[in-house]
Amino acid sequence: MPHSTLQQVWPAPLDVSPEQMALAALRHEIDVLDDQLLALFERRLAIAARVGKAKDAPSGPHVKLRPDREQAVLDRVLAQSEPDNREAVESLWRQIVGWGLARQGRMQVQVWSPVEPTRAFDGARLRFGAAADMRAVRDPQAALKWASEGHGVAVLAVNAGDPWWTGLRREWAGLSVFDGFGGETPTALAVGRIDPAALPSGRRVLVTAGGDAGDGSGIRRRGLDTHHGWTLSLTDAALPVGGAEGCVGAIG
Ligand SMILES: C=C(O[C@@H]1C=C(C(=O)O)C=C[C@H]1O)C(=O)O
Repeated sequence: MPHSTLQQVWPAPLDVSPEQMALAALRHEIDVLDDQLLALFERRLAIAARVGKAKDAPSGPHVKLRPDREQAVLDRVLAQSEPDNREAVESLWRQIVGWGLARQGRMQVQVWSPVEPTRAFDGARLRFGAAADMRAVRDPQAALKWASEGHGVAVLAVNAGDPWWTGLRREWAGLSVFDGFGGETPTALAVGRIDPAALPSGRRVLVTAGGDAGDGSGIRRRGLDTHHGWTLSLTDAALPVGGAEGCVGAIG
């Protein structure tokens, strides 16, 4: 049989080395996968838009973001992924979920981080993805007011010269901390008008009176910042958000 199928696809087979053939075959395989990924991604976007409409029904003045659901989505795919791929999978799924959320309204993020501006900004970008409309702001109090009105979320640095977090127990009781950036000891926290039922599980954020020595409650805490007898800290204790213990949110 003088003519193979390959000859029809690549007209001059004698000039093509086996290496080039192998490369072309691999690239073709990638094109086929891209077609499938695209079709799946577009289907996922359409479903996320429908979830958004379903969520409209009983909603109060909360942002659409559901940190608990995002945590479950991420945990599920990471548990199935190869260990070597986890970093890539996590960052890709953050993008995917960010665009899913954007189908329900583009996420607005205000970032205040005067000491290390790029650090908080980079953390927020990784967390919310390219879909988020992020801007750096100069006034943490104005960002909190804006977030409390449900316009978007604020990412605010701790230990940066403004103890904005003391207000989470008083004037900004409608806001919850729902994420932290900067590793085990976060250097910035994400705050928003999140449905309390949608907060992530895991470490709780506390604002308590009593300074570093603790308030006598016996709860193990890791301090993040102090100001005039108030302490911002993390705990593994499963405290209720908004309860008497001063829990102002959870960061997973
Ligand atoms: C799709 C939803 O809305 C948002 C988008 C998500 C996603 O794309 O997976 C997950 C949680 C929400 O922040 C949802 O609430 O399920």
